[in-house]
Amino acid sequence: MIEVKNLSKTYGSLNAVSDISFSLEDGEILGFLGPNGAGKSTTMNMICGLLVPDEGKIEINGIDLLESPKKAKKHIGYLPENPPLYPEMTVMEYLKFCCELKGIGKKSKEESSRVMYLCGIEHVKNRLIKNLSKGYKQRIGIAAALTGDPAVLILDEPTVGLDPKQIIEIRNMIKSLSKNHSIILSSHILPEVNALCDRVIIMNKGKIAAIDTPENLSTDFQSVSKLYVEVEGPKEEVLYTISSLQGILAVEVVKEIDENIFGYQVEGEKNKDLRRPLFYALAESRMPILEMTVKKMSLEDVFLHITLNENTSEEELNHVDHL
Ligand SMILES: Nc1ncnc2c1ncn2[C@@H]1O[C@H](COP(=O)(O)OP(=O)(O)OP(=O)(O)O)[C@@H](O)[C@H]1O
Repeated sequence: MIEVKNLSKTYGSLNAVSDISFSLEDGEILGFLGPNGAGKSTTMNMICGLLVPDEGKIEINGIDLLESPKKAKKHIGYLPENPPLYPEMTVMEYLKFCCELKGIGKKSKEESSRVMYLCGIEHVKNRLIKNLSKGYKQRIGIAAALTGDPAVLILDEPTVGLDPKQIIEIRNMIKSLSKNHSIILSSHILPEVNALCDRVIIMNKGKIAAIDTPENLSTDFQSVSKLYVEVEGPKEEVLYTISSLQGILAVEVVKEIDENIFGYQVEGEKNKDLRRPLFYALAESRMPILEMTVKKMSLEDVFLHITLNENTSEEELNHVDHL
């Protein structure tokens, strides 16, 4: 749906975006993550045709954005972080105005009704925008991006400033819109990206530091496999039994639950599944496992690993480790 090849943009001597390439597949939700100043907005602005790259190529639905900007831009709907709404207009007036800007002409009323239906805002169509909640304003911004039925939606921080109920509603809406649209979503809320996105791009200092599914990112950046187990039995014996197993790198008591029940953190070689050997060894010694959890790296851990390793001093890293 979108092909970005060797895209670069400088502001004076600053390389805001350096030689990045990626694609957006049909029906995919692609998350854009990165610390402030990583180059996310610059990249999104180039894809939306609002900023001209110094180098590189952007194809949208097979159309070269730089060669045929007007044609290519018809396939993109953009929700900026602060949608430019006109507070004195009613919802219907504003959406008809957006349709007219996109050259929809005679069918503007029909198209406005269609996008209002998709965003669940028909019942407020005659209300002034200024009197609506932030959640509704965000829906109007998304409805405006949907006018003209673009194949791609680019959503910049779509849930910022919303209350928890509104956040869930907007997330559900994004998920259902992905059935008919490919979506690029930038967000600082990592659990949101984890829950919504099929793939994630982590940008750092103008470059793509990682691109994969949230699941694969968690596995790839994990340097060891980790487990938490609660076992009933004499502590020293449990520690001995676990540490004697092949592939175990470390084991320590992290919780005292009862006189004879402790929680242990077990670390093993990367990509090694420790669950079965642990189960059999402890069962053989008649020390029952009462709970066992595989500890995975969260998207937040991966994000911090990538961005902090390159951006911060050893001292700051130690501080984060202890948070
Ligand atoms: N118009 C501009 N003129 C000069 N420098 C700019 C301009 N716009 C952005 N920059 C710089 O380019 C770099 C990338 O900025 P960009 O806004 O793309 O990052 P971002 O990842 O979107 O950050 P944020 O999450 O804070 O929005 C930053 O160092 C920023 O200060």
